Amino acid sequence: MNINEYLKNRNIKISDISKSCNIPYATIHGGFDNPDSIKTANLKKIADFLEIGMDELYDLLQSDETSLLTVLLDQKRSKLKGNIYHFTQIKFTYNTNHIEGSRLSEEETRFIFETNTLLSEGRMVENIDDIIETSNHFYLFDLMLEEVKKPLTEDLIKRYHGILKNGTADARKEWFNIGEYKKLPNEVGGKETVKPKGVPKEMKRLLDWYNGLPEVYFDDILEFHYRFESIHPFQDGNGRIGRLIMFRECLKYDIVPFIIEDELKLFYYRGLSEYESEKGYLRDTCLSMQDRYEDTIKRFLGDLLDC
Ligand SMILES: Nc1ncnc2c1ncn2[C@@H]1O[C@H](COP(=O)(O)OP(=O)(O)OP(=O)(O)O)[C@@H](O)[C@H]1O
Repeated sequence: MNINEYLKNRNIKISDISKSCNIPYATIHGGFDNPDSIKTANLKKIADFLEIGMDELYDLLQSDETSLLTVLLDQKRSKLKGNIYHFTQIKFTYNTNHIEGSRLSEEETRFIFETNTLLSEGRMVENIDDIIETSNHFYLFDLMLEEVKKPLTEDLIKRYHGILKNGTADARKEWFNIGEYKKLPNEVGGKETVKPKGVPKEMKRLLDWYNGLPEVYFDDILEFHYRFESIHPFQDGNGRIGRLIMFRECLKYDIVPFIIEDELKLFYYRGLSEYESEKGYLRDTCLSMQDRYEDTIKRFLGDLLDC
């Protein structure tokens, strides 16, 4: 149900909300089409007036039209197999973990997703953390879908990190600081990253820039990714959180999302390492991954979506 159907069912008019919440009618009306244009404080007032939680309000606001997001959400809730949601969960989780060294195969990943058990292929000892992080990534992807329309904030990004690393050996190390920024310096691709002390300031600067953009395009999402990875705000897990954010923001802005596949890892890494001097490498890699996902959309959904 979308917000307009919901209000109709409850016999509430936008003018009632406007009057009670002291928010201009046009702001609410426009905001129902584009929830990002309403300030969080005003959304809170509206949720309080309707006596519903913020999550329910976001849900109503994002189920307005048939988009890839609404399809993924519907299919997630239906719990059926063989659809684009099921495909994306396995493809995304397998590749994003494999890039970072997980030894689980795509088949093993599928098995965990479908049965929450693991039938090891018997070729080697599996790392428990690979299994935990695979399972955590499935949950994180679901959560991300449910709250795509929420603003991208430091708290949200930290929460995602806490979920990804929950229950791993790293989570038991005090210095590791899961769900919070790093305590110890780290580097990436032989390059220095932002020192722990500077991370909050740089993350704030990054999010202020991104959330202040009048419109978000594909290239802005890549720019965000490069800057996020260069800060490397967490002790570990930066790649996976960064790629999840890219997928999220594409869904949010109705841009065809993409999954960086393990076989193109070297092109992806090159794109990041040379981004300062040549943005085209990262762009081309992501565009070719986007073409692949577009084919996937067509395969599963035919012409349902116009992409
Ligand atoms: N030259 C580079 N400049 C900026 N970012 C890079 C560069 N090379 C790799 N990255 C990013 O850093 C990520 C890997 O970083 P690292 O090996 O430190 O792993 P991590 O931070 O521990 O997290 P995860 O294991 O989830 O990636 C890559 O997946 C990529 O997103």
